[in-house]
Amino acid sequence: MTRFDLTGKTAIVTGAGRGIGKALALGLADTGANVAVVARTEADLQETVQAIEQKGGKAIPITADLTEAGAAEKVVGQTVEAWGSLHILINNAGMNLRKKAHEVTEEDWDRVVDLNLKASFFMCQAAGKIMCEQNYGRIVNIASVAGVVAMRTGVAYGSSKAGVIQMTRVLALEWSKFGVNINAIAPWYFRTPLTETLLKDEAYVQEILQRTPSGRIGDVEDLVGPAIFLSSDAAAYITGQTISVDGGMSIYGF
Ligand SMILES: NC(=O)C1=CN([C@@H]2O[C@H](COP(=O)(O)OP(=O)(O)OC[C@H]3O[C@@H](n4cnc5c(N)ncnc54)[C@H](OP(=O)(O)O)[C@@H]3O)[C@@H](O)[C@H]2O)C=CC1
Ligand SMILES: C[C@H](O)[C@@H]1OC(=O)[C@H](O)[C@@H]1O
Repeated sequence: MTRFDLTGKTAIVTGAGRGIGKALALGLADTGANVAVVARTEADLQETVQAIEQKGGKAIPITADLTEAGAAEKVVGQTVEAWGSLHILINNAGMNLRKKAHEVTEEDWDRVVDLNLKASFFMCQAAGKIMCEQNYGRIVNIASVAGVVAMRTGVAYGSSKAGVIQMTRVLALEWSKFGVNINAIAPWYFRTPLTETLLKDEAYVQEILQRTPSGRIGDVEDLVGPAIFLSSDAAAYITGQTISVDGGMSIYGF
């Protein structure tokens, strides 16, 4: 068994009905983990579960709106009921409302921050209770380069993702003594349903590429390796960190 192997581990991946979360769920299952996949749309989850099972993996769908009170306990409880354990949490579910600051309403702000930051925290809290008690856990929070540098894709979004990065550090500080490592991944642009409309605009894509030393838009497969690494024993001494998976965007000064 290599240090990257997740055989015998149980994982939760939120937002796994499509996009990045679906790729991460497939990747963790390929690496041996049993995966609970979470989203609001049951049909999407069934497709993810079938894709995992067709490759010989094990997965269960958990339909939940993570912005609802008690959703985190429900998701964690159903996962432990199914497999008797929980080792890995990938907080991936997220959304954006792209508005200029003058246009942001309280409802807009709450919708973005409730999912991206608040729901991620309460998933960490629910999973962390089990992980700290068993003295083992790996949590990977999907942030964004919008939480690392200023982007014009929305102040609520960027603030929520910066909050995810700081939440990652604080929980790492509190839980590392229990063997629970928490890290974040900050993606630049990837082709998913979340960015589909934006990336149809060729001029916008050219602007992205001009700021990307690697010269290409990310492929969701580029995120699977970093997520597996941070979920594995290979990252046993790494916690509180944020890895920008961005083709060099966040270091591009001039
Ligand atoms: N794509 C990109 O370029 C980038 C994405 N990110 C981040 O990566 C993560 C995934 O993004 P991406 O895959 O592009 O997004 P998508 O919109 O493609 O997928 C989002 C997933 O989250 C689920 N979801 C949305 N709202 C809820 C909710 N209230 N409760 C439970 N699940 C929910 C969706 O399923 P359903 O609607 O059925 O609930 C879906 O499965 C997000 O956190 C995003 O901020 C960061 C940087 C760049
Ligand atoms: C890189 C950002 O996270 C990206 O910006 C957007 O407008 C999308 O919402 C993506 O999340």
